[in-house]
Amino acid sequence: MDKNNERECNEDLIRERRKCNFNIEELTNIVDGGKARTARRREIQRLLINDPEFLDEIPQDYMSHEDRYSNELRKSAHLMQKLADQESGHDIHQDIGALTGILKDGNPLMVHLSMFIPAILGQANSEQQEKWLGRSLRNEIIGTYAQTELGHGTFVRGLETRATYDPTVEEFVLHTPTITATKWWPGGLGKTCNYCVVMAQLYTQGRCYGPHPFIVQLRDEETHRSLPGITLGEIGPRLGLNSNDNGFLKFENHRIPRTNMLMKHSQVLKDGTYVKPLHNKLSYGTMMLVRVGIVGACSRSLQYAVTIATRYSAVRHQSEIVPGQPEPQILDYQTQQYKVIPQIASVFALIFSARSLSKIQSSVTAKLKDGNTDLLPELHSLSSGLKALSSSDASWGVEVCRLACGGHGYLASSNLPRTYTGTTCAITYEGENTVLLLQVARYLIKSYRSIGKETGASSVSYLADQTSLASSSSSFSNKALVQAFKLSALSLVAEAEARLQKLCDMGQEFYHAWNYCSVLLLKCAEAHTRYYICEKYEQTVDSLKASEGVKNVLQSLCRLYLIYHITLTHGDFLKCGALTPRNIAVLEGEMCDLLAVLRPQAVSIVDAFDIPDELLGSTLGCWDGNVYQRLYDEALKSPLNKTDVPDAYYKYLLPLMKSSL
Ligand SMILES: CCCCCCC/C=C/C(=O)SCCNC(=O)CCNC(=O)[C@H](O)C(C)(C)COP(=O)(O)OP(=O)(O)OC[C@H]1O[C@@H](n2cnc3c(N)ncnc32)[C@H](O)[C@@H]1OP(=O)(O)O
Ligand SMILES: Cc1cc2nc3c(=O)[nH]c(=O)nc-3n(C[C@H](O)[C@H](O)[C@H](O)COP(=O)(O)OP(=O)(O)OC[C@H]3O[C@@H](n4cnc5c(N)ncnc54)[C@H](O)[C@@H]3O)c2cc1C
Repeated sequence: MDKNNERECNEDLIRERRKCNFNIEELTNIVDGGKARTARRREIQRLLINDPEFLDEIPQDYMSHEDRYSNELRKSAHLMQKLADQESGHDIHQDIGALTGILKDGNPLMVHLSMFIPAILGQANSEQQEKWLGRSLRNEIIGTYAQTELGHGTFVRGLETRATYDPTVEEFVLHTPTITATKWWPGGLGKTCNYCVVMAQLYTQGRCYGPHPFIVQLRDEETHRSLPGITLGEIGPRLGLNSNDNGFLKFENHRIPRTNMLMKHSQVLKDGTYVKPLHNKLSYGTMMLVRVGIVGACSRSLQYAVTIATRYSAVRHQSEIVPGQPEPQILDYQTQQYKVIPQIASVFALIFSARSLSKIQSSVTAKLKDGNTDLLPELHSLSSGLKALSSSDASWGVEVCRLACGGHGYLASSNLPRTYTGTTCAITYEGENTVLLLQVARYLIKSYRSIGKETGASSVSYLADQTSLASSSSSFSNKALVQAFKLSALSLVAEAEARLQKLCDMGQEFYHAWNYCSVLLLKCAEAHTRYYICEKYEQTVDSLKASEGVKNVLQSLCRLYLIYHITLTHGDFLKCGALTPRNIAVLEGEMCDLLAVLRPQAVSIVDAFDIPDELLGSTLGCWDGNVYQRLYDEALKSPLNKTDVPDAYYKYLLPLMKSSL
């Protein structure tokens, strides 16, 4: 599609684009993280889009379960090969955003890239990396991360798979003692992988040392048959991601060499002596790494959904605002703006928080290299909180975008259903959100109770600022609104801590008191994380060196985000006195003004996400707005339309219709 050729474009979209009052390319660069990144992303996307190997012979929704898997594996393998062939070299993890959309519904090699390789990097010592890293990067071996079991996903300490050390032959014996110990869920485990990192309870010298990572060969490297002592399979259809082969795995006293325990952080020596790690949660490092990645991935899913919903809302006409006048674009309804535009604002919130988290992660990783684990708890808390809020915000946002497209949003060809199922899974995987938020709450209560002790953790330093509890501001600058978020979070933490303490003073054990306060604790964690997101949003936009047009748009989006979230949880702001009922009413009015200000820019802002039609894959969201023809053309692809009268008519309907004769 030639974006300069207006003649091919829907007239509403042409008019929308003419209203643009900022530099789209400049905003695109901000979304990508710089000009060079935009160029790199486009280069990769061009490479993919122009390659016929990535086309599906028929839409995936009409494929059998086996064909979906096989088709996606074909494309995944081609993609890996293609990226490996690039002379310029590539960092697949750096470029992962550029690949969004090319593989449609769960990619069998995803966990190889996102967890198996990172697990080797983060958990294997240098000799082990020598042995497995190069091979896995060259895709000579394909792996997954097998932690979750039928009986336990959340509670990692409760895993049942055992790795028992036998010093006589220097081997570990891997065993699945019960049905509930069966590994269940790992992506690519069913049919694709021949290796995996298994999390198993480590037993040596008669003692259990908790879950540790082991690298295990699962299938013969020549025949791809599963090895003796190993049972493997696929777990069956899921809500979404059905071209992946999420699998199950059982061990029957399967032996692996001692040196297959990943020993960067803890070791088992030849005689069975256990050497403990610097920090006993270092073996959870792979999960933490992926949680950081999920924040960026969620922002991308939301970009897809909001691009589709905004363009469609500009093209779609329905009903009337002024009686008797032509049907308006649905984007002119304030309620429609309220669905779509806050989701656009949310995209930037997620992008800026993802970047901030990524920086913290890099500095913690650098410190870990020097043996300093001081900031690990803060990173655990931040990555847990942001993974939870980004996945729930994005899932809700995608669903709102789907609803904003009315009936057509329910069609597979809109690509909204698949975007939703591909996003909501992130609420569950890599740590179920409630559970992760309770980890954040644990950290908050602990930090609150240790006020005065220097920990170096900046994200919770505000908890010491008790004076702010008494001061409600009458100013409404963005900074002042961020202060209101701070006050609300601080006040919730103080309330939860007091409630916990009261229950303990009344004689309850701490863990019962904890469970009894956990709904409030969840709120604390959400408020704390929301404050973090709002603060990063405000700071990033404030310090941005950008043209006036771009800065104005981002300031308005940031302000909309702040006010939108205040109105969603206004009770918390009222309860702590950060805002008065009158303040809330004024802000609600301003939110509507902001919707009106941003409405003419909405199409141009989503254009700045710069998602090619071929990747967006949506009849409703295409750049030219030729929605109705595309919907019709897609419908014609239904196999039921191959014949006028289907076979099923003769088999079932005809006998029924004639039975009464
Ligand atoms: C980019 C997209 C890629 C998509 C691909 C994704 C495919 C999906 C893959 C998966 O889903 S893999 C499986 C993921 N599974 C989980 O995430 C399990 C979630 N559960 C846990 O992580 C843990 O069980 C827990 C909830 C963190 C609890 O762990 P544990 O019971 O061992 O700890 P506690 O007793 O609750 O706490 C003790 C202490 O440890 C601290 N802590 C816990 N985790 C960490 C950590 N990672 N780093 C640092 N510290 C940690 C915790 O805060 C406690 O501290 P104190 O309060 O005692 O100081
Ligand atoms: C699409 C997908 C891909 C996956 N890929 C992988 C993979 O590659 N590798 C892998 O190892 N695993 C994978 N998983 C598994 C995933 O990590 C787990 O499903 C996830 O960690 C949640 O654990 P669970 O299923 O045991 O949920 P449960 O813990 O059984 O959750 C059920 C309910 O119990 C609640 N609950 C549980 N514990 C607590 C608590 N302490 N406090 C309060 N409430 C609690 C939860 O909030 C939830 O409401 C995948 C899962 C999905 C859906």
